[in-house]
Amino acid sequence: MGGTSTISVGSDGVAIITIINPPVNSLSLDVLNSLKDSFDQALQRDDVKAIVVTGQKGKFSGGFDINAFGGVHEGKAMTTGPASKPGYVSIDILSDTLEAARKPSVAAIDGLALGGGLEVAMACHARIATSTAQLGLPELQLGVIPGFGGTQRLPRLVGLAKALEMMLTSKPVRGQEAHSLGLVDAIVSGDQLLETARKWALDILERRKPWVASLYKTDKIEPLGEAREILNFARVQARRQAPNMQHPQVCINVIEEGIVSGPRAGLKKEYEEFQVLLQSDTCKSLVHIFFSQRGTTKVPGVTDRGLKPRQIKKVAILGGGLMGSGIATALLLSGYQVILKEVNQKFLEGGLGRVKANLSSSVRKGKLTQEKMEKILSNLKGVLDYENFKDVDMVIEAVIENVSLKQQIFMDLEKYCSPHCILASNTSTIDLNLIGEKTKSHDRIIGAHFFSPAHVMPLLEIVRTPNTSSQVIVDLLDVGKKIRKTPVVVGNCTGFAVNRMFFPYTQAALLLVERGADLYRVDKAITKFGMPMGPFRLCDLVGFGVAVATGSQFVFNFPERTYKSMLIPLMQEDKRAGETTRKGFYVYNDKRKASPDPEIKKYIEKAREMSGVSIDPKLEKLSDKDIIEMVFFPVVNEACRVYAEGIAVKAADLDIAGVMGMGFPPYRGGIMFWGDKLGSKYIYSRLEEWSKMYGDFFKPCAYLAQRAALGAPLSAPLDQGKSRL
Ligand SMILES: C[C@H](O)CC(=O)SCCNC(=O)CCNC(=O)[C@H](O)C(C)(C)COP(=O)(O)OP(=O)(O)OC[C@H]1O[C@@H](n2cnc3c(N)ncnc32)[C@H](O)[C@@H]1OP(=O)(O)O
Repeated sequence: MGGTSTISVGSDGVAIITIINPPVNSLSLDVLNSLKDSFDQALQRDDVKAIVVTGQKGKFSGGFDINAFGGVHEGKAMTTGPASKPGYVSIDILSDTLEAARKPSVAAIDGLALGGGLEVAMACHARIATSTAQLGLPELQLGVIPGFGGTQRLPRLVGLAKALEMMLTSKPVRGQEAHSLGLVDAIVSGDQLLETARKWALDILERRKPWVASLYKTDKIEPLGEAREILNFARVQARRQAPNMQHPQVCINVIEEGIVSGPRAGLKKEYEEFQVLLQSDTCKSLVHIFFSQRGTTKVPGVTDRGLKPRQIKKVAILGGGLMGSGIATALLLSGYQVILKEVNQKFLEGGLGRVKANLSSSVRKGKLTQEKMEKILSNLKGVLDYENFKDVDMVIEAVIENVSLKQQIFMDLEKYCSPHCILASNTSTIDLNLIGEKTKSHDRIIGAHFFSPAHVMPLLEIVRTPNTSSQVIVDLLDVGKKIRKTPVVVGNCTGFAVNRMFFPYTQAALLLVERGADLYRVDKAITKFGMPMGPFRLCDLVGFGVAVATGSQFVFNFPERTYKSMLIPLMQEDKRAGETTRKGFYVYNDKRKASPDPEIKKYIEKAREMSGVSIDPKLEKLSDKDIIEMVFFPVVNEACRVYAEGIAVKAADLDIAGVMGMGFPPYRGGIMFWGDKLGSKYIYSRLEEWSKMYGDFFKPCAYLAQRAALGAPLSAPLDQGKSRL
């Protein structure tokens, strides 16, 4: 597992124990054992009067080593030897060695103190931090609860309500806020940190500062009746926000146990529940998502060639519509200089206005100060021609989806931009080779596919053609990271990864409804499964115009497996076009609240007639499970095609693309991960059965058929499947 801790004793009698396990000083079992040894040593040595715990290179600790979770999920024991004793870390090391020590300890926190890292710090008798330090218990984000005493100590340090908020949202607090909450005792600058902590530890020894064992603090905990009310309120909220997840409820129960039966009983329950949650599907899925998200920037043959990203300072955006202005906002917020080009003054003003509106909304929400907004806006320049394009490092074209227009633009760009400039397109459907056909710049043409609203949605699809240079991909990966997006590198095809995987999502729903399933029940079952909205509500949000335009690309490119329904065109004829017209599959009131519309029936009947299909009594009575499978198995099927064609290099990239681009529930691990949980054989047999009844839309692809025949996982590396065939 790696990692260690060191101990060095100063002439003042203070031992500095440093956690060392790059890159984030995570707490592997080796580190925890070494921490215990260092403490035992410090407690035994006569020249040590007090102890300071810190982390190497300005990071206290990013928490327990999540790689060990992955090991458990693969069937390896997380702990061996004495460490397998129940409560070894939380009780033996942190409570009975650190906190109960007869020498005081102080945590000196810079950078990160997350999860187990903060739990170590809370077991110390005081905490000194820098103002930029981040302190939090984000374990719920991984499907577990804090397991090293955090459920017991955090409420006793900051009060029940704030502790619940910090754990249930997994959001860390900065040093200053931690200080005002009582989580840290003083804020100092980085260069003062160790000196202040040393002195603080000696002051505790001399009783000039309080010697606090946070596990036994009682002043911040409400009386039992009041505490129960707060806990019950949190239970209701957590059930509403995370209806498919157990671990938030478990977290609240464990906190309650400590309040009702005392903190030692709380520690025992925390340990027991942690072990159970560690084995849960939710934890397996969320840990998979954690590593997969970090894995998207590792592209074999590209990022392993030692290329360094070039510095991108100035970016030009073509088109100030919804997408262009959103992309400009995202770049500006991360310090880039942006040139926004439009075709006339009116459109330009509209585009600049949208950027300003996006930033103003951040100011209103308290995410940005007015002063910062002014500064950011000084980096934005609106233009009507290419004169300023000479020194831009990257251009992102975000005009309407029109091939000849885009071709002309790319020819112009080749003329006006420097030869090193990256030429990116935000197209969501058009072949990049076609866009660059009339240029000689194929190596620097790349897709930068953002999702709307671009300054909010976390995914960036980076689309490469066989000609795109690795350097350009590395550059765009770096920009993606800087603007805080999760970049996923995909190949060039209709719809790329996200839109292509999810085009059967709406199609399956249309097929079911035309054959008798209730439209609103379909949406309900899908939202219950964990999608932010069902396929029909999503169509309303996107707008029927866009849905038909993208749908027709798929009909054109994949005619054999697209389901052609007339339902949407029929509704369009009656000027129902989705949320913008306040009528689509739902009707909308002034507050954009959607309600079912009984009139929908008549459109469905007409569409059914036109498709020449009849009601299937089986589909009228589908269970939620059946609805979910009939909507998502075609999505899994398409994801398999995308993977088999090499559009994605790793199945895990598709998991991230679906989670970040479509809102597939992360606690189900992503589309391929979820498919593997159900098994390739099962998915294949269901699709095969439906394809016989309802046509080729459901026909399993060759890759899925092969995997099912082998009983192999869908996500196994491609060559692995082939060699076994
Ligand atoms: C018993 C305990 O209560 C249980 C726990 O403590 S569970 C762990 C709780 N801690 C967390 O959830 C923190 C998870 N980590 C993070 O949120 C972020 O990584 C971070 C805020 C620490 C750093 O973010 P950032 O600077 O953007 O770097 P990021 O790319 O995420 O991470 C850097 C590397 O550290 C690794 N890493 C981060 N935290 C880790 C951890 N706790 N264990 C193992 N590896 C970790 C990442 O996998 C990544 O590895 P890679 O370079 O090989 O891809």
